[in-house]
Amino acid sequence: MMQDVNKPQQRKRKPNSAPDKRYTTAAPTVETKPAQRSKPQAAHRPGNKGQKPSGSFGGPSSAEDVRVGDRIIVTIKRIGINGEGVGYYRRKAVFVKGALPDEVVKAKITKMEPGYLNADIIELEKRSPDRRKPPCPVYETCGGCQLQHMTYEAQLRAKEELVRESFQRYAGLHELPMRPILGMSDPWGYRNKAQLQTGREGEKMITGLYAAGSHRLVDISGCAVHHPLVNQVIDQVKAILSELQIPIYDERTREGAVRTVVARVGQASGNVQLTLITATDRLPDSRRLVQRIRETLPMVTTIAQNIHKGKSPLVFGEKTVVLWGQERLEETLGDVRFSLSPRAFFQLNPEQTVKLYNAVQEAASLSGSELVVDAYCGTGTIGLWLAPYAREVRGIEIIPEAVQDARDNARASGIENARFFEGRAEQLLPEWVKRGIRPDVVVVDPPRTGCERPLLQALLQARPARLVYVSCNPATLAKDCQVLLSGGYRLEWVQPVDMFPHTAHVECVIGMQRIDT
Ligand SMILES: C[S@@+](CC[C@H](N)C(=O)[O-])C[C@H]1O[C@@H](n2cnc3c(N)ncnc32)[C@H](O)[C@@H]1O
Repeated sequence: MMQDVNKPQQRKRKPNSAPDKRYTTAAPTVETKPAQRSKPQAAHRPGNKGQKPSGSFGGPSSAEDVRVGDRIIVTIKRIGINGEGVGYYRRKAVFVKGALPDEVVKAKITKMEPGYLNADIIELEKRSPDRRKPPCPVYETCGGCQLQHMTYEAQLRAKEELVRESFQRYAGLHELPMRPILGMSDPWGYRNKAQLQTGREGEKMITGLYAAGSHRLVDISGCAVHHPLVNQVIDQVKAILSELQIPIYDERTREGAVRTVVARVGQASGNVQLTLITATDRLPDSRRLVQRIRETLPMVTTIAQNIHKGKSPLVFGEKTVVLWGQERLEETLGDVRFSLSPRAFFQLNPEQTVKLYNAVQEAASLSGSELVVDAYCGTGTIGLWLAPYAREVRGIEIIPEAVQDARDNARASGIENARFFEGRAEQLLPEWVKRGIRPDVVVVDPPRTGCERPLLQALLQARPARLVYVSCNPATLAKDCQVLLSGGYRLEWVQPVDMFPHTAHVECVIGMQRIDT
């Protein structure tokens, strides 16, 4: 079915011909823009009861009258947060995977929820000029990218629209001070790390990702968004594992050793850190394995084994052993040096990270006299980026290893005015404020769920002159922004950054200023 979508449209309905009786078309009046609907939030809250619709143009009288399996015609209005096309059927949002804005699709309902419908494309009635053949051969099955069927320019427009719409919907801001999204001039080969599960396709060993919503492994050799060196290392390691007949892990029988292959490239050096994650303490034939990798892949500077025996969904286990080479991979962003252990988190798109951090620096507007708090600091990257321009930086991070990495990274770059604290941002910041430690600038970069309420309250109590919010989820960003707007802050600007071209993700930096400073 999905292949049809990329073929040229075969059958067009003439403007005045009789409608296809198998399809139910929503009356044009109910396909209003989200901002005009009386209860727009319902579409985004699957658990909520949507407003009872009032369709009256013949056929079913409301969206409640259709069933799973029914065919409908939907005009797509925009791209949703997961990359699907979003249209409306009798005031109810319809999420159509693979559909693009302005397309008219014949679709079959696959799921009905109180606030929305899911539907699959059967045929394109009207095709978008932004539609293109996805360059990657496994795009339809892999699940890693969601927007390869769209030109890159259209992806950028859709992401800007997603941000604009989120601020309208969740912060009530209709005039958004948004800057044009920062995209990439070459949006391919940007991802510095691949983390692929091992498996078998018949006799052949494969490394890949699970297809979206399933447990079926899709071989993704030659992924177009991975850095070419990462692809080269993964392919060669796969060949060597097969050649030496090193047993790969079988989830069903719980036998075998190698479960995941991780390759990370240092963009500045071209060196690659290779980690084999095993379900066993011993990596069979490791001596010959190391020797063969060294012979064939001179760019590999670390060969490590990480042991993950349990069933936990986390990719890495607790213990890592370096089998050969350097303990850490050296990486540089701007003037800041990073020294990354195999488990350390690091941004996946270094080129765009520099643009993101430059936007953070601009929003922070530092003169050298400020105390900056980097809440949710991870391995300290943002704090270290800002430290040369501040009096002092204090980072807060919940994961102890990341805090250690942040301290090591500060040392590696010779930065002495940055300190990193282990703890919950929503606990530590209020404690500091009580003790009279008042930041001038606070940067928050929380997980997708946004900031915890107590942290937002602590920010309003601490009253820093400037707030910088970095977010990978425009919806939670806009909701938190509204709390800050009503607590005495002004939104200066919103800067979207395309950190992950061809996926539905969009990162944003917003700069906020206290009104009374
Ligand atoms: C989106 S990452 C940001 C990392 C970092 N700013 C960077 O650019 O690499 C969010 C970080 O917040 C941490 N985190 C999650 N909840 C936290 C909390 N309540 N307090 C402090 N850190 C938290 C996570 O472990 C993660 O490292």
